[in-house]
Amino acid sequence: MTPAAIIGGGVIGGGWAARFLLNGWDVRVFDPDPDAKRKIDAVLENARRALPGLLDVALPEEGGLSFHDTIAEAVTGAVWIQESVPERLEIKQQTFAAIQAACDPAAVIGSSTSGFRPSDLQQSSLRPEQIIVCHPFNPVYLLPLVEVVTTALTAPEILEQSLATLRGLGMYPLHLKKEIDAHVADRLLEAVWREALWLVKDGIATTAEIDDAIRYGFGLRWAQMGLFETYRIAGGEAGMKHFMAQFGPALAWPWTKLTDVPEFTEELVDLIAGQSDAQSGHYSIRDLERLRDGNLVAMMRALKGQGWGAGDVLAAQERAMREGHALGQRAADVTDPAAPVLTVRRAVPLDWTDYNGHMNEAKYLQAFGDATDRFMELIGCDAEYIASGGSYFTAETHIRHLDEVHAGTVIEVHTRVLGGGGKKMHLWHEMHAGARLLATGEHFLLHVSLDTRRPSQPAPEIDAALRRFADAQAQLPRPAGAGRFVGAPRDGPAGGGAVA
Ligand SMILES: NC(=O)C1=CN([C@@H]2O[C@H](COP(=O)(O)OP(=O)(O)OC[C@H]3O[C@@H](n4cnc5c(N)ncnc54)[C@H](O)[C@@H]3O)[C@@H](O)[C@H]2O)C=CC1
Ligand SMILES: C[N+](C)(C)CC(=O)CC(=O)[O-]
Repeated sequence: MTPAAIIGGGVIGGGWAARFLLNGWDVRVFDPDPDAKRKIDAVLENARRALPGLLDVALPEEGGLSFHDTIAEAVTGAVWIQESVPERLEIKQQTFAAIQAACDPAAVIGSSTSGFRPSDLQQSSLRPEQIIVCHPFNPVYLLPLVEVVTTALTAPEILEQSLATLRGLGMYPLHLKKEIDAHVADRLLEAVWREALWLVKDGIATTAEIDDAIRYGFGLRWAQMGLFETYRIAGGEAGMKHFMAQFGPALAWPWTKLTDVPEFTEELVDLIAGQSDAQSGHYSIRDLERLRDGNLVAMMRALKGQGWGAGDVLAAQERAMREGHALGQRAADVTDPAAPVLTVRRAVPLDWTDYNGHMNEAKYLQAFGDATDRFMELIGCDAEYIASGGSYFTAETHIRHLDEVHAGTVIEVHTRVLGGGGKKMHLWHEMHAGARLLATGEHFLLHVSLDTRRPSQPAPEIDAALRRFADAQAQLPRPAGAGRFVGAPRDGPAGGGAVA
């Protein structure tokens, strides 16, 4: 597998390690802290719980993680080197010198720096053209944004390679062509952070009240539209110009202190830390991370359904992962129509589990519904065909729940055609986790006209594709459980006894 080197394995280096590993890269870490392995393992545990279920396609097999005693050993053979050492320019420059003494000159060296300009990092380096800023956001394994900042010295192939690699990791590289201290996103974050420190210091609001002001209101707006698009809507039908005319004068009013920064005294630190302890001290950091991850996964998956913002990045990653995979095939590509067809291969996401700590019963139907959608697409009943007015409606479903499954487990659904042709399609889905049979789903569907909402004949090519599978699979033994109904044995004279 392709190797990446992570230099500095703290909060951010650990997040990068997880992002690379879970996307199938081998990861080689250098960090002088003897506790680094334990910390990275803890981040990885949470990443494994959250990231795979973000997508509706299973990620590649996880890469291998190794720890190395020197930078030279870690970077040898790596095609991507991510520096995530403390935010001190001299430490970063010394680190680049050690990296460049041993690494491949064609490798990308990305720096996670929150604030240094790439020209600061490139200064006095052996090959400045190789070093760029790749500033991620915590948690790196979930959030797609990476600010990529380059200089005139940056080699075009390094930039090109970095953008392609980051996209391949399911990230959204925002290439900033002009360098500035703290890039773009941290400038915005810093402005809000400074204002918030004043509000606490002046006793206007507590840390908890400020967090509520963000998360119950504009934080949700920002998550899916950002600032300007949101304010455009706030201008009503008259739009952005009206919004600016209405709120423009406020810029001259004392609504913020911004550059007037409160003195960073021990008293201010104690005040903030004390309020923050009262607000969240009853959770461990790992508990908070899991709560955060669950929220992010649910929001980003909702956005994926809308094909919007951060969700669009996930949708693009899924499309790319399906290309050249059985899950992206068309019927004509299938060489053995007698074999059950792989229609779902995905991890169970966090938001599919329930109060019993396992995948909720409704999600079994969701997975089988997805399998049916995929099979329809395979035989040609795709978005274009549906837009032309034909589709299938499900008329009857029978699910047998045979075994439980937990968040993060990869499940596969294989689909058989028990009968098909004309208006009718009779499908049999089997859901497995490895060798374990979790559930079966038997579904009867009718082809319909979306104009009349009545059963209708499918297009001849769909009929032919369906019959090809039905005829080839008619030779297979009938699956155990097909045609079953809920037949519980009854006890007692009135037939109302306990279910066995
Ligand atoms: N924490 C955050 O929210 C974010 C931080 N960043 C940036 O990421 C970088 C790292 O920050 P964090 O991970 O937060 O810091 P951290 O303190 O959690 O991790 C730094 C790691 O670097 C290791 N280290 C120290 N000296 C080293 C050396 N000479 N060679 C290799 N490793 C060394 C430490 O042992 C530690 O594990 C900084 O540049 C920071 O600005 C970027 C985005 C967000
Ligand atoms: C606080 N910070 C400047 C280190 C924040 C970042 O750089 C990005 C983030 O994840 O918020």
